[in-house]
Amino acid sequence: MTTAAATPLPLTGVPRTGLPPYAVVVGDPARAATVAAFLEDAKEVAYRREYRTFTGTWRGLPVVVSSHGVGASGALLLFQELAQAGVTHLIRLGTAGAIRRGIADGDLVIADAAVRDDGVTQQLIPAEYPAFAAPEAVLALQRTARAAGAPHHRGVVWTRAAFQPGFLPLPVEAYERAGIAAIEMELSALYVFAATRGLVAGGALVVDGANADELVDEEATGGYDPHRTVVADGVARGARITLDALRLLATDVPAQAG
Ligand SMILES: O=P(O)(O)O[C@H]1O[C@H](CO)[C@@H](O)[C@H]1O
Ligand SMILES: O=c1cc[nH]c(=O)[nH]1
Repeated sequence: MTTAAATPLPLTGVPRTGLPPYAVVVGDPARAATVAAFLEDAKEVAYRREYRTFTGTWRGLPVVVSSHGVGASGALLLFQELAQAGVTHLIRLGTAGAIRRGIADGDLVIADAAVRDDGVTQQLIPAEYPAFAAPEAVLALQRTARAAGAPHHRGVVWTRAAFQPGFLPLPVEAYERAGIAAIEMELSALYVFAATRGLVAGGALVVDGANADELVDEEATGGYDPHRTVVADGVARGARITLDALRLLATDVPAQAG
């Protein structure tokens, strides 16, 4: 007979307790497997819906790797269950479209903060509340990206619920002029979630093209294609950088959580 304590958490299927405190979270379940392939003793511990979770060890540090799917609303459910199961440090290794000039495909954008256009956190806490990374996570990512010799940039990113525009105007031009680095769909929710619960969060985004808004004209652009070698190489580089950053957080920079 299954005891309540042995029952996995309902949405993601992760064990109720006992996950390592350090997690890499990614959008794509296939990317979770890609990152897990870098670990020693990688083990898939759950796969429900878009949520695929592995545990393993990176250079002596036990870690979790989980996917959260596309969109902040579903991603929050993963963050919630990971935290419930023992995770205190989360770095999102995502993909993003570049907005700021000088950021190339495959480069890493380390996000200091995110514009809260995620479509869900507005229902949780007033819009004036900021979405910011833990400074120690940003510095750890910057340090490991530098050490890896990886092209990287720091900046504010735009987390937007709508992948592509519809019939209403969006403030793309204003954000371009304001120097926003890149656009993606989940990071502001992670930052708000972590900051309001005393957890440590950061984000490293691999650029997979220009903001998808500019790719609406498929005939002119060839469409949106994140499945290129330059992106896969960026993800592989980003995975090591992210895992190394978690290791730094676990060793050099003492945990701030709690
Ligand atoms: O590649 P991931 O991590 O999913 O990140 C980006 O890619 C998806 C859009 O295609 C959104 O989830 C966006 O945030
Ligand atoms: O959310 C995303 C991800 C990649 N490119 C974009 O334009 N948006």
